Amino acid sequence: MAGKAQAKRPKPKAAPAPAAKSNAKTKPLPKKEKASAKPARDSRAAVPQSAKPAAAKPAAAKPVTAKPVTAKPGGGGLRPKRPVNGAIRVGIAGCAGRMGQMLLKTLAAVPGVLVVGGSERKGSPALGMDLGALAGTEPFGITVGDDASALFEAADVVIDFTNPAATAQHAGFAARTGTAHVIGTTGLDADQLAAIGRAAQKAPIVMASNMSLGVNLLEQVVEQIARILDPDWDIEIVEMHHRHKVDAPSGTALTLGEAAARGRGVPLRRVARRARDGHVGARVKGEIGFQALRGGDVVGDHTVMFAADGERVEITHKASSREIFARGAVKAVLWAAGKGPGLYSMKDVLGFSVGGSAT
Ligand SMILES: NC(=O)C1=CN([C@@H]2O[C@H](COP(=O)(O)OP(=O)(O)OC[C@H]3O[C@@H](n4cnc5c(N)ncnc54)[C@H](OP(=O)(O)O)[C@@H]3O)[C@@H](O)[C@H]2O)C=CC1
Ligand SMILES: O=C(O)C1=N[C@H](C(=O)O)C[C@H](O)C1
Repeated sequence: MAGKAQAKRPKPKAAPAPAAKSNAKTKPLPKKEKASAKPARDSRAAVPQSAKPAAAKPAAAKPVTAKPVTAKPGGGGLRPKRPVNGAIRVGIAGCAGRMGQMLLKTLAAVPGVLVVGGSERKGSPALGMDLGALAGTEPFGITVGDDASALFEAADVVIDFTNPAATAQHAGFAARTGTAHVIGTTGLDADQLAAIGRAAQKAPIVMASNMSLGVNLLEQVVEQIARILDPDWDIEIVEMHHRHKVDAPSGTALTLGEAAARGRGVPLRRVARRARDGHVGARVKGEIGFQALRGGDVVGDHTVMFAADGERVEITHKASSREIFARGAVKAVLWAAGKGPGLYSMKDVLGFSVGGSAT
């Protein structure tokens, strides 16, 4: 995909841009405004009082001494950590990735948030690029760095769509700094999930395999249907994603499987059937099957099938843009800033369950 290719092979012309031309949403505010207790310039109620940095991070816990790093080669240029007129300071781990770029673009249009930095792995060709070049916007005046620890120090909330090992390490930084951590990464193993669980005792962590409103709604519906139908109804989950996806089944498919298993009152690990190949025998009653397809530029399709003798119910969600995940992540940022430690889900963020309504 073009955006990703751009991120992976940054061209020389995308070198760090002058800070003076920074994007409106990331432009440093005049000194007077920084010191004032006035609401954010364009708060539009997006930043509730409780979400202000001062409330989110007591000064003692997050000293203002986190040093700004200005475009040091490979290190990135972070904005200094200090209250910016009530805006929520957001960092993006994996900012040059498919989701990272979409997040930068989305955040640039959100009032009440200030992008303070973006990180990539050491040696990434994106290091030193201006974040605006990744977002396809005007320059942010901030360059991609490789110091995720400093990013967590500089931000109130870090959004993380990277890979399982990086995310588990980042959760440790969240715990050390008390910074809220919004995790979209999928494919984590039990040890990595346990590390995140430990970190959530020290920092607010929102984790969801799919941040879209539609899939979170689907999850509720699937649980309800599975609860209603008896085990004569076979449950199969089919997902399709773009050719670059590295984990299978998708995190969303597993989450939907968990929902179906919950509806049936059984642990998924006992009934999950991960793909079939060869002479596998007849279907075992009660199992929940998974099939993963990969190809092209498919953003993410998920179908949950309930199949019985003579009839079949299929519920499908199709993502046609990564914007839906980015919008969900932004909701999580606004919700998590100022929250106490804990492991939260998009259900908490969206404030709905079957019988309730979406916010
Ligand atoms: N929850 C949700 O709603 C969604 C979740 N996802 C999940 O998000 C993850 C990322 O997806 P996608 O954006 O498509 O993948 P990409 O590979 O495009 O992006 C991941 C980025 O993270 C970078 N990265 C790797 N290691 C580090 C590190 N230590 N520090 C900082 N950055 C690092 C990668 O760099 P490099 O390529 O050089 O290694 C890459 O640029 C996947 O797990 C995916 O399943 C995706 C969409 C929605
Ligand atoms: O890798 C992706 O692209 C996606 N990953 C998530 C998953 O594994 O479920 C969410 C979405 O389907 C896109």
